[in-house]
Amino acid sequence: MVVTDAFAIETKGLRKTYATHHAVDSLDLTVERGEVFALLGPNGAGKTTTVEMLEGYRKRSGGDVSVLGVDPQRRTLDWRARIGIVLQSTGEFEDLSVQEVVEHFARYYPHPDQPMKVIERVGLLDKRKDRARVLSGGQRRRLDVALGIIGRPELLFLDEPTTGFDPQARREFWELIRDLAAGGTTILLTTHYLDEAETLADRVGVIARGRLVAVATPATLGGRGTAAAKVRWATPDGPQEHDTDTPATFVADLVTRFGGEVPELTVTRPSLEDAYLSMIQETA
Ligand SMILES: Nc1ncnc2c1ncn2[C@@H]1O[C@H](COP(=O)(O)OP(=O)(O)OP(=O)(O)O)[C@@H](O)[C@H]1O
Repeated sequence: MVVTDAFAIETKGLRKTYATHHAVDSLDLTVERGEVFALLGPNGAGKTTTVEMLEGYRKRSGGDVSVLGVDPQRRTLDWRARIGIVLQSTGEFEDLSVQEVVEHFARYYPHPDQPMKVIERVGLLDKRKDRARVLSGGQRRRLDVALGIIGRPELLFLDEPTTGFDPQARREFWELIRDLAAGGTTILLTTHYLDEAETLADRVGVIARGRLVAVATPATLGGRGTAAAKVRWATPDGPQEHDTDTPATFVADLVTRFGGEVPELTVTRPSLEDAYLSMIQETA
C-alpha cells in the first residue's frame, strides 16, 4: 500500500499473531479525517491490540498501516506530537499535583494548549492542587484525558475512556468529545458502552475474533434502520404487541380503533445493543 494521508487512519490486511493465535486478522479499516469512530467488540476481540498498532506501541505481524500519512512503526517525534493518546493510568506521577502533571506533559509538545484551560475542560479545576494519588478513579481518568489532549492532537485515541465514570462525569466527557470533534479532531475510541458509541460515533466498527465484521453508522448497524418496529399497547385482555414495517400506519389504525389515545403505547426498533449482540452471536 502506498502510504498517503487521504484518511486519518488506513489499514490493509493488518495482522497481529501471538504464537499461533491471530489476535488481529486481516483488518481493513479507514477512518476519515474529522470522524469519530468507535471500535466495539467483546473482551479479547483485538481492539486494544489494533489501537496499539495504530499508535506505534505494538509491532504488527503483517499488513499496511497509515496514520496521518505515516507508518506508525516509523514514527517521528513530529508525528507523535500530532497524536493524542489516553493511556490507562500509569501511576507515574503520584506525588505531583494535577496542575503540575498537566504542565509537565505540556512541555513535550511544540504547540500545547494552556494547562489551566485543559484542566477546566476535563472538570478538574477544583482538584488542580491535589496530588494525583488522592484522585478518585473517575477523576484519575479525567487527568488521563487531559494528558491526551494537552498537545492539541489532530487525532486522539481513547481506549475505554469512561470506565469508572459516574453518569454525570460521562455526560460531561461526552460533551468534551463533541467539542473536540467539532473543532476538527479525529477520534478513535474503543468502548463497551453501546450508548456511548451511539451518542458519540459517526461510525462504529465491530471486531470479533480479530476480524472486522461490520462497519456502519450507529443508526444502521446490523440493518437496524430498516428492521421491523415493535408496537406495544395495552387492552383489558392484557398487553399486546405487533411487528410491522409500517408503524405509523399501524398506530393510526389503533388510534381509530380506540377512538383516541392508545393505552401504554410504545413503538421500538432494535437498539444498537440488540444489533450488536446478534452480530456477535452470529460470529461466535
Ligand atoms: N502480549 C500478548 N501476548 C499474547 N497474547 C496477547 C497479548 N496481548 C493480547 N493478547 C491476546 O490477544 C487477544 C486480543 O486482546 P486485546 O487486548 O486486543 O482485546 P480487546 O478487544 O482489547 O479486549 P478487552 O475488551 O477485554 O479490552 C486476546 O486473546 C489476548 O489474550
